[in-house]
Amino acid sequence: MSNAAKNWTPASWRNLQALQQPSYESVESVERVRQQLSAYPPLVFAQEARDLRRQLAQVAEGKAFLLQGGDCAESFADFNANRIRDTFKVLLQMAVVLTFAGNMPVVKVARMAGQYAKPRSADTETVGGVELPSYRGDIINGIDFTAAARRPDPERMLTAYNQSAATLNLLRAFAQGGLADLHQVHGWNLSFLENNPQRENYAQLAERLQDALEFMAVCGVTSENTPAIRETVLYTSHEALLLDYEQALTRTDSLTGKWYDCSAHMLWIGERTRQLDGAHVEFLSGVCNPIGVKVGPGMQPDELLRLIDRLNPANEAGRLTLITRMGADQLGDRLPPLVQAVQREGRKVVWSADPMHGNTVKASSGYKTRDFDKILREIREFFAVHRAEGSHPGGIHLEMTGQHVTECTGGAWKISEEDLATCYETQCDPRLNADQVLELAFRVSDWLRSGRASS
Ligand SMILES: O=C[C@H](O)[C@H](O)COP(=O)(O)O
Ligand SMILES: C=C(OP(=O)(O)O)C(=O)O
Ligand SMILES: [Mn+2]
Repeated sequence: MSNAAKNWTPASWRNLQALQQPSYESVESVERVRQQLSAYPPLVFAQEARDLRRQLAQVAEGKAFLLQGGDCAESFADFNANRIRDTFKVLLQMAVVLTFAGNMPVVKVARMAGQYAKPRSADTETVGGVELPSYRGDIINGIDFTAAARRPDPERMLTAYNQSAATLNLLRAFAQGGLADLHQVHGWNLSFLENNPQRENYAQLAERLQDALEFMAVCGVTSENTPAIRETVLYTSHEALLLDYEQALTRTDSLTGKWYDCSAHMLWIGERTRQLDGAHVEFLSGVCNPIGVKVGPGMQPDELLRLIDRLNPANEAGRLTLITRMGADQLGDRLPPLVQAVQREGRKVVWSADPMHGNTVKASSGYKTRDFDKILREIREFFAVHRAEGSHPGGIHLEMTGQHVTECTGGAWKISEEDLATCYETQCDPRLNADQVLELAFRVSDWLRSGRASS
């Protein structure tokens, strides 16, 4: 499972150009924070990252489906148990729908417990004639539009570490402590889904699940004797953008002697930092976690193959997930040549669809938004292309929340551009709300099950 070139070290990225990094005022304070973080315990255990790799290998082979989702950017200010619980629940509800209705095991990966660094299109933001550095995520600077808040502060890396640790702790407790017991799904339906337009669909599915559980209980398979019914595993992930932080959390695994970035189970490289000769590709090429790379509409087949070979030279299934984010209008043209090249060259990858980042628009009110129908259309076309090419549409990657926000237009509640102001809370990009993601899960499960993408 080694991916590292001979001269790779956790610091070798420093010899290359690292885009989207903050300009800290004091090099000494960054170094001090880095030293401190390097001495802290890892957030995840390498063996867990290997387990996820094995499960992603099943996805690459067409035997499972990847569900990855969470906030665009986690927030220091909105850090509380209810938010973590609600995102956890909605991810699990989606997973139940996809597993049961889609008839496919679902690998669950949260964009949580570390998703704090944001790449930005512009370095500065101007409001009322005042120009300040852009907000780059809470691990780097503050969201308030003041010069003090926007100054990059390395101490924020310590807060991000602590908040990630607390979030992960609660996620593990929810996953193993009973909240994820399949018998609970019925209860969630009653309280959490009040007013949800998918309530009826979900209630029917929960009834069928209940029947299945009762049948299994009669056969002697219960929560008490079967962890698979009582517990779940939710892995964590984030964009490996802030390399000082990622380097500090990179450790050798005592069991295998290999390097792992222990800030999360899975890390990905963003669309803006995936240059073949860049620092981010160098850094992630050497850690043994499962990794992802975003693939935008400008990616060429040759470039993709070179990137795959750089990041997964041993061509191991489960190591690399290609997260396409082309936009609903472009995917039908851009994706087929990439899938054909990967198929022709026999590269083993997971293909996942991010239907969010290629479909962002600015509403007349100024809010960034994304339309539910366009999001669905990108996923539907993603399925159609993969089916046509004989390749597995392996997963979806969503910006979503368990809160009832109004950030993306459309869905069963028909959120309009005028409604966006009602509850627009995101730190960066617009997220699907709890109702919208559940509706989406039902649609995707139909496509998964039918093997067709015609509706
Ligand atoms: O989450 C992704 C990026 O950080 C985000 O889409 C960038 O948004 P911007 O174009 O407003 O900078
Ligand atoms: C920055 C992101 O996406 P991309 O790199 O695809 O723009 C993201 O996933 O938040
Ligand atoms: Mn985003």
